[in-house]
Formats: sequence, structure tokens, C-alpha cells
Amino acid sequence: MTTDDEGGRGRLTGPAGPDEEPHTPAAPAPDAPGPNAPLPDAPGPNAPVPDAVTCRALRYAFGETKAVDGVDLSVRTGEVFGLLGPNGAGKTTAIRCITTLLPVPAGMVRVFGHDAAKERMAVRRLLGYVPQQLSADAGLTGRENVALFARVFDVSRRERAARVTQALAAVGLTDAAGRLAKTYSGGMIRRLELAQALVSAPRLLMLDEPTIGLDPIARTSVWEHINAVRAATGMTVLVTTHYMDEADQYCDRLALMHQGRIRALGTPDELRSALRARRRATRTPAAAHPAPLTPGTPTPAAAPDTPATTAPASAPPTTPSSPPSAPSRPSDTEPTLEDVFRDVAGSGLDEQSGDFRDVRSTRRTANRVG
Ligand SMILES: Nc1ncnc2c1ncn2[C@@H]1O[C@H](COP(=O)(O)OP(=O)(O)OP(=O)(O)O)[C@@H](O)[C@H]1O
Repeated sequence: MTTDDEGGRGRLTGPAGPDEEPHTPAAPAPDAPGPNAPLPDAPGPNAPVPDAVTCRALRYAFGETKAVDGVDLSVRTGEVFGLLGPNGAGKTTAIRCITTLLPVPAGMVRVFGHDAAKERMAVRRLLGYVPQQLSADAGLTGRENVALFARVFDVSRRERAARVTQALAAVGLTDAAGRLAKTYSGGMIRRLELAQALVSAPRLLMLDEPTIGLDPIARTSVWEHINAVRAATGMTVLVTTHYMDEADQYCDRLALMHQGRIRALGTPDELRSALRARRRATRTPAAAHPAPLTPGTPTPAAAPDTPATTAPASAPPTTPSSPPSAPSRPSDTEPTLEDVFRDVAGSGLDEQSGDFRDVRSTRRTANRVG
């Protein structure tokens, strides 16, 4: 992730960048619910609930750099979906296409059925976005920061004060609401930004690295508040993260992204058990010398609901002819998500992940909240 001076990657409510249409505040929803109110009823008992997000063959390039290179994924309504990947994987670019901050030059993106290329304002009204870069104003109090977002999002004047109070309470900042944001800790700033995004009662909350640079206690606190709001509202959450432990603990489903592509998709348990199966397969006599990882081969671990997505597969699946009897070795232990990532992303992950721009931007973000 980078800051605004590096390619117009501004916040959803901020000034339009070179690739953005000017942001007209969303039309007021006269009876819009507060951040903790239940979501409006579905159209009818038998009406299909559209997925919160659908991407099909999404591509985005910065010049020669294919930041997003054919992404297919569906985020189901009500789930916490994690987009996991190293620096430069393409997570932020994909998120920004979904938020409409970047155009969709190739492929298709829908948010609750609305086409992000053709119905940008309809999409923006449905989502709250917390970018990596600072979106709170240090010179304003917590309450003023959230009130500013309420105005930008056209929360009706009648409702504004109550909504701001609710949003601050939802993130545990009631007592600190009158203090200037510059006196907040990193964790409090992140929670303030969460309140800013929640004040418009979004159906989809998108968070780009919400806990980067925070200490473990602040990280837990941010997640607890996200989960509490989700439990109260049924809101869908799409989050990007580098942290495998957080992804494992807090996300219902994950997409593992590397070099612009989704390499695997599923629940944390599904991803781990698929790796266990691949490891078992490679321990058969026929696979004593497993084939090298081959990019582009579909694998059972790869995105069960995204058939077009491919992932580097290890050896072709075979049926074990005898029970494994090899002595304990690292691959016999319960695989972690990091093991899964290394398996599907292939060797050289560390060397291939992120260039100078990506590392610099991550450090900047960490510094500003640290
Ligand atoms: N404005 C830009 N101009 C040129 N290249 C860019 C720009 N923004 C991103 N990129 C490149 O696009 C690729 C994907 O970057 P992106 O920020 O989407 O990845 P990411 O997974 O979000 O990384 P991070 O975790 O560091 O935020 C990287 O190679 C990055 O250097």
C-alpha cells in the first residue's frame, strides 16, 4: 500500500484522484439505520440474496505491472472474508477496484448485485472503507472526525448526532470522543477510522490492513470491535491482511493472493486439510520424487467456488498404497496457514514478494499508527 502521493490511492471519501470521478456525497437515506441496527429486510423470502462481492476475471495494471491478474472471487453476504497475501500481491488494488476508487478496466465487479463499473454511486452507498493510509484528522477531536464523515456521507441532519454517538460507542471511544485525535494511540486511531466508516451504516465494510503496526493488544481490540458490530448488524466484512494468525482466527473464508492471482480459497480448515491431503499424496512411493511445483495446474485446494482460478499444484493426487510410516518430519505436523501459502505460492515467496514501493508503504503505515 502506498500513500496518496503514489498513484492517487486516496480514501473513498477524500478528494478525487486522477483516476477517480469527483465524489458526490451519497443521497441521504431518510430512515437509514444506525451502525448497530439490523440490516434492512431482504426483498422477499424466496428472493436470492446476492453475494456481497463478486469479481470475475478482474484485471488491473499499472503500466507493465499486472497488479491484479485475473481474479475470481465471491464474498458471501454476512461473512468475514480475508484477502491474504504478501507485500505487492495485489490486495489493495483489488480492494480499490471493488470500492470504485479505481476503474474496472477488464473483468467484472459486482457489489450486492450492482456493477462497480456502471453504478459507482450505488456501490459507494453500500460500503464503508478504511484505507491503510491515515483517514482521521489529527487536529480534530474523535467526535468531530466521525461527524465529518457523517456529513460527507449525507447522514441526515436529524440523525447525525445519534449516529456519531453510536459509531463512537461501537468502537469503545465514547470517553475519548472529546480529545484531539493527535493524542490517540495507534489502536485508538484505527478504531476511530472504523467509526468513521461505520457512521454511514454500510452493508459491506472493507478494511485494508486494519491492524498493521499495532501491538497485539490493540490488534485484538480492533478485531473485537469489528466482530461486535458485525454480530449486531449482519454486516459483511472484507479485510486484507499480512497476518496469517489473524486471518485464521477471525475470517470465515480466505483467499490467498500472490502476484495478482488468487492461489487458493476456502475456510482456514479447508485450506489446511487440502494441504494435508497433498502431503499425504506426495508421500506415496509413486511420489517419492514429487514433481516440482507447476504454476497453472488446478489443485483441489484452489478456490472451490472459483473454478477459473488455478494454483500451483504439488504432485498430482494419488491414492496412498500403504499407510504412511515415515518418521515424524515437518510435513507430518499440523500445517499452518503459512505452510499452505508457501505450498500454493511456490518456492521463492520471500524473494518474489513486493518491491521497494510496497515495503516502503507498509513501513509508512506501520509508523503512523505505531
Ligand atoms: N500507483 C502505483 N503505481 C505503480 N505501481 C503500483 C501502484 N500501486 C501499486 N503498484 C504495484 O502493483 C502491485 C500490487 O500492489 P498492491 O498495493 O495492490 O499490493 P498489496 O498486496 O496491497 O501490497 P501491500 O500489502 O504492500 O499493500 C505491486 O507490484 C505494486 O508495486
